[in-house]
Amino acid sequence: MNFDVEVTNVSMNYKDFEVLKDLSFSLEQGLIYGLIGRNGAGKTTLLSLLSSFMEPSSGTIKIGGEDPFENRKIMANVSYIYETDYSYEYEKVKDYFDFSERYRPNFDRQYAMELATRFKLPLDKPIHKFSNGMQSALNVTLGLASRSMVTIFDEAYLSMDSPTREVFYKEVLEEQARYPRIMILSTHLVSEMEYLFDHVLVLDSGYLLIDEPYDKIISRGASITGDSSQVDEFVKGKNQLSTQQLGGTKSVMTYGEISESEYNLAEKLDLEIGPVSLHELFIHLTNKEEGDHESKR
Ligand SMILES: Nc1ncnc2c1ncn2[C@@H]1O[C@H](COP(=O)(O)OP(=O)(O)OP(=O)(O)O)[C@@H](O)[C@H]1O
Repeated sequence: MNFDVEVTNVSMNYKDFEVLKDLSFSLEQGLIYGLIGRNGAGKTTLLSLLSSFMEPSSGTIKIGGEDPFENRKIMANVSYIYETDYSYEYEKVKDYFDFSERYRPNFDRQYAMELATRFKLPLDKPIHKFSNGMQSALNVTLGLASRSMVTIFDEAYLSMDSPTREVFYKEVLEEQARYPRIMILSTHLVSEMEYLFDHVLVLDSGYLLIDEPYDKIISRGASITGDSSQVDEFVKGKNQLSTQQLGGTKSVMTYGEISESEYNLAEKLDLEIGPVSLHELFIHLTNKEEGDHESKR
């Protein structure tokens, strides 16, 4: 069965506060999606809807062509992994594996044990005695080993130290090669994680600002550096995200296609056109005032 996700005109209100605004997008099997947005942009709300923790105020969500809400067949194949409060959790790792084995049709216990070893999870301690990083590592272990067709990680790695996060990133890529599914990684660690993304969704104040393949977004970002007046002339009419001036030299970050003839012109003008990371684009594309969304597209 196919578990592609189709979101159509979804809005979400908390009382009279509209958190998500008319979102439409689709997610395909085999791709890793990066979901990024500033604090309060609506990422967790969106992921909670995809995980059927609640229903949208309007619009529709379909997974594998069906409404996932209270739909057991679909929900068994959707894993939502987030930072969990385990303060009162007296169960051990084995109990969690038992639970996943019962409810997750694709759960691989042997792989879960391998991950537990790699993350150095103590098997005989109750979970509430785990450090925060170990609790996060347990969460991602359950997410990876469940092999759910839709696997969502919502900032589930924040407490892990950077070497442990590296282990997780490597596993994400290897798992996706072994058992392709839809993976969504919501994160503030954009610079660290952007190499994982096939496709990027940027939420900005509840609007879907960007829904594009990673390579396409990156190809649109450029930093134009050179003599100030030549740079000014070159970037006239372009979407300019930031400017840095050092003496007579200027560097402007732009967002938009640069044509072949423009590349030739830049060479003639002795301007350097350099790449821009997703992290830098994200900062500058989402730092404008609310109500300014059309101008950023
Ligand atoms: N249960 C709720 N009741 C009312 N408002 C809520 C509720 N949950 C979230 N919100 C509001 O909805 C907005 C989006 O919150 P959400 O947690 O989805 O954002 P986020 O992008 O995940 O943020 P962060 O990056 O800070 O985790 C925020 O303004 C938040 O205050």
